[in-house]
Amino acid sequence: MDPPVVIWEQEVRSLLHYRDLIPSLEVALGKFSSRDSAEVIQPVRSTIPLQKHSGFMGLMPTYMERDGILTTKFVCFYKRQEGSALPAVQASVVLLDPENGNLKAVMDGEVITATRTAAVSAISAKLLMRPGAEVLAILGTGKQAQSHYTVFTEMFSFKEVRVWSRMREGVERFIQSVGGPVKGCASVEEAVRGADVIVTVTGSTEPVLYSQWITPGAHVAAVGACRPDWRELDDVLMKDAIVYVDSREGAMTESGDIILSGAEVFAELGDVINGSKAAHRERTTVFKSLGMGVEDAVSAQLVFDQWKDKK
Ligand SMILES: NC(=O)C1=CN([C@@H]2O[C@H](COP(=O)(O)OP(=O)(O)OC[C@H]3O[C@@H](n4cnc5c(N)ncnc54)[C@H](O)[C@@H]3O)[C@@H](O)[C@H]2O)C=CC1
Ligand SMILES: O=C(O)C1=NCCCC1
Repeated sequence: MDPPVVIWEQEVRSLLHYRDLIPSLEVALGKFSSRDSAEVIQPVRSTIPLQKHSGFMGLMPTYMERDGILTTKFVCFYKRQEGSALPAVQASVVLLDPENGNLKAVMDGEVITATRTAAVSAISAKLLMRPGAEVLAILGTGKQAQSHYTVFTEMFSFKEVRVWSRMREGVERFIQSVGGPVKGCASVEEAVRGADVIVTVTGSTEPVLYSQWITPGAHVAAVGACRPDWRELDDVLMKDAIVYVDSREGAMTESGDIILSGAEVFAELGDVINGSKAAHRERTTVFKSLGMGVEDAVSAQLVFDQWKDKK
């Protein structure tokens, strides 16, 4: 047996590309929602509170029997003070041989997390935004905001991209770092009025996005607020929109926006991919993302395959 390899941040970044990842994720989301245990076994993430540090460790194991992929991601995420220089999310992914249980690779999970989360949001927009969408608004200016900017501008042709952060410096830093056209906004309302697609990638635990500012028919990819008592969206938006999720079980366990608003989950994204649930593009839609192990599993396998090809 070969000894395990370590594939770290820069190398993962150079091996993981949206053009390969997006089709793999679409297939994986469909397999997850088919509820076939030979395709995907992925329990809801178990979490351990790191109370002293205002954080959590999440454990995200996944087995894809037909694809021969066995992985676990360890992810620590924190409720950071506004403006904190520390990362909100740190992660590692281990890839195992399902036949013998030996370790094949340990990978940096931060790039995988940023990349696959943005890719899944882009899939939600591809399926659920209205045709001819022109304006994208991003709320938050951290790691996820950057990866969402990259994939959304690579995949779609928005005429305008807006960004908002509670910190003015955050907006300025973001504009400098993305190296593409983006308009900084002074308020959430300014950013989202008339927007066709809205991405929420904040560390907020209270609602930041309110229904009254949103144009009917907009699509919201809601990525933050991943604990049962954390919020990014207000009750009216959650109740008026057609709500899609990555995992129904995950959403009912972890999403404050769903649990506390009492909103009904209409479908998983994989149900839409499989054709068993409709994509209501004409309505206001919310895709509540919490992140799934199966997304990390296909990403890690892609990185490993590319690494082997380059050897
Ligand atoms: N759904 C998923 O699969 C994943 C979700 N996440 C979540 O996405 C969110 C963003 O993650 P990162 O970009 O890695 O974090 P980050 O720390 O790099 O960026 C967070 C952004 O939110 C802003 N922010 C913090 N507190 C805020 C508040 N109270 N109100 C408004 N804005 C606030 C910060 O200024 C910053 O712009 C986090 O909530 C994280 O837990 C992260 C990874 C995967
Ligand atoms: O899926 C993930 O990975 C995460 N989801 C929510 C919070 C941090 C990481």
